[in-house]
Amino acid sequence: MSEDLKKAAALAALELVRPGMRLGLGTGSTARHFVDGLGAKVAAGLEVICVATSEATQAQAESLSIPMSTLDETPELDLTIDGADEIDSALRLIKGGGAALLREKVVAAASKRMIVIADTGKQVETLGRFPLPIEVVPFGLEATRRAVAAAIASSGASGELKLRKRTDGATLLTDGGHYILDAHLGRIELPDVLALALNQVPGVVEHGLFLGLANAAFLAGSDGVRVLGDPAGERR
Ligand SMILES: O=C[C@H](O)[C@H](O)[C@H](O)COP(=O)(O)O
Repeated sequence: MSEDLKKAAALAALELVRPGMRLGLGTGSTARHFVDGLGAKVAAGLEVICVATSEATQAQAESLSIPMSTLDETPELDLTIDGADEIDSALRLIKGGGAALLREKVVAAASKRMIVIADTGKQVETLGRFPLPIEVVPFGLEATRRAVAAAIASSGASGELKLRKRTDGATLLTDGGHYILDAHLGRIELPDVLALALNQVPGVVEHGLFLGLANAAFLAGSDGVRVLGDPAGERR
């Protein structure tokens, strides 16, 4: 996805921001454009308070002097803007390509609204082409890997589980100090069933299926930004 499309989606979402809002700031190359745009608005006098979904976004926001908080100080947010790795027509997502899924899900769940920003290439008919990130604790990795494989099989899916590595070959550690198993499933026919099965595995901290969390998506393509869902609708 070109930087222009990422930026177009991010700027469309920026229009939803109102003075006084409590915002969740997503992670990744698309969310980065949103944070840049927000920084410009803050510099121009916009007052908001934000919670970041990763150390990387926290650092970016601080560098732009965006007022930051935590979910301990600000446990309820008005709006979270975040990218996604895949999105289907029911606004179900795969997230975690940047390893931030755990904090992203906690922040999204604490928000009245979650808006996804992406290019149209992220939209799929069936989730699963993008490997599903599953965050696990390092303790008991092999036992957890086997239990995860069994959970995946029980949902009717199948595919290889790969422990995520950094570019230097070391095992990747998330901001929370956990590992990520990437599940190469190809197709996830029953995301709800798989999510439930993964949630029951001891050792699994979180997975990248975001179900019932996104209210809308701004999808940028060569012909402009298309809106999926209702950006004004609240989950609760
Ligand atoms: O862990 C990372 C996040 O879920 C990202 O929001 C997701 O990977 C999309 O990132 P990008 O905008 O760079 O494609």
